[in-house]
Amino acid sequence: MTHAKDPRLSAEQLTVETLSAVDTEVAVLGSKSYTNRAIAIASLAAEPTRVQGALLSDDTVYFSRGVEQFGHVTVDIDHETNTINVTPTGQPMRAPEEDIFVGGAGTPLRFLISLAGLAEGTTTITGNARMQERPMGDLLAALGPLGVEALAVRGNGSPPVRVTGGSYRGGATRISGAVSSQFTSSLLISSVKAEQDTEITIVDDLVSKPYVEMTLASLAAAGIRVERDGYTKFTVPAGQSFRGGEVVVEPDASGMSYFLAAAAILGGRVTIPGIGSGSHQGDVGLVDVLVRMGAHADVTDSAITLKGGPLRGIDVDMEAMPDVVPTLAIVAAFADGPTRITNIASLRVKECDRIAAVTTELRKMGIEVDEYDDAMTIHGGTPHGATIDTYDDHRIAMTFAIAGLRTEGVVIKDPGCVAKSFPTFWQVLDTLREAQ
Ligand SMILES: O=C(O)C1=C[C@@H](OP(=O)(O)O)[C@@H](O)[C@H](O)C1
Ligand SMILES: C=C(OP(=O)(O)O)C(=O)O
Repeated sequence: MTHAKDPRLSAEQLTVETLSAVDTEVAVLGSKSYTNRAIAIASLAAEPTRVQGALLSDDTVYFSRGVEQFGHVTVDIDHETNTINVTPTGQPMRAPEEDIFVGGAGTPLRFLISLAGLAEGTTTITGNARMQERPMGDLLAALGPLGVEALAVRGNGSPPVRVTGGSYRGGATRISGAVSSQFTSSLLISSVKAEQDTEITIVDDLVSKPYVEMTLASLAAAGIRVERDGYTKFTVPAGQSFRGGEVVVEPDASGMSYFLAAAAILGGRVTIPGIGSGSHQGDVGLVDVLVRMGAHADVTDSAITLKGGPLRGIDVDMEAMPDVVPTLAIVAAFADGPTRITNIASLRVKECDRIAAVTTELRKMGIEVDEYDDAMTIHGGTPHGATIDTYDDHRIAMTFAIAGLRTEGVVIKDPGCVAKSFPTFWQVLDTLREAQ
């Protein structure tokens, strides 16, 4: 599925051309996570919602089509204006006869599992081959005590999953925080429509905490109150109504990371307008990490500017920002000394095993990497060109494209996989070249 008329999205491979220092402003597409939250929340509102600045990409289009299959809303996507309009049809939520297919969209699949708990009947949700390996078991188990029967069809905790809804009672449940924060976010959103109050106890330390903050911020913006005890217990009072209306999505911090990395390794400066110090997106934290490595930053409430400088390796815990670990790894490959990236076990269950992928591909470029179960150490040096396998993983493609701006001979296989979260990535990368 592609949305932009960029022939590179269907190319077998693409050679990245090198650049010298950059000095430009880059317009990044809307946040994937906020767009997904807006779609889920809008689908439960009694009034229409207009989501502006939305990310229109494979993931958000799959999610929109998936939500529509319940029959209670229509979701119109306007590619000209980057707007998603969600309108109630007046019909109740009903399990669709056809399976819901979401490709490789993890967050949408996890959100749809709990949403299906609100739909009368049995919904089957599935995705592509990698999606059928990604973990859902904790979420399926947590729905049981709330009155929703949810199971993995093959009994392996992964999609396809079958959810029998219509009796989302609420009450008390427990969920592990160790594998994915998306389980907690999913429960928080759908439990608003449970018959009774829902108390969600998080067992094990919660990973990717900023994403739960984003969920709570999106819920609050829709008029929903959630009580909390840190990251250990959330109570969602029943009987609340989601507000519709206008939602404005800020630029995507993970998408931004590639252009900050470009400034860090090429020198010069890149400014990203529309996102700043007030953002709840955890991936904005990469700015501080790059500053610790030697870059300079100017963060206001409406823009982020990153300026390159001599880079040195650091030790950094990246549990709160898993999606920008590949980006950081690339910057580390050009830094002086080792960079130890810790607490990143969740990377092994993303679109690919990202610890293994980054290790393998950086080694191809002549960079020494020590790989651990939940960490990696990148020994900075002078990477050389290589043909990069991207494992159908948008972040591996975008990350190594940035290395190719500095290193001759970087060839990215399957450049179209960026369409998962950033279908205009190659066009936006062109704007760096045009600005030289
Ligand atoms: O809730 C979200 O929007 C997301 C949560 C994160 O997943 P985990 O909580 O599984 O780390 C992140 O990797 C993903 O891209 C988006
Ligand atoms: C992990 C990601 O997405 P998801 O879990 O939503 O598939 C990502 O976009 O990097």
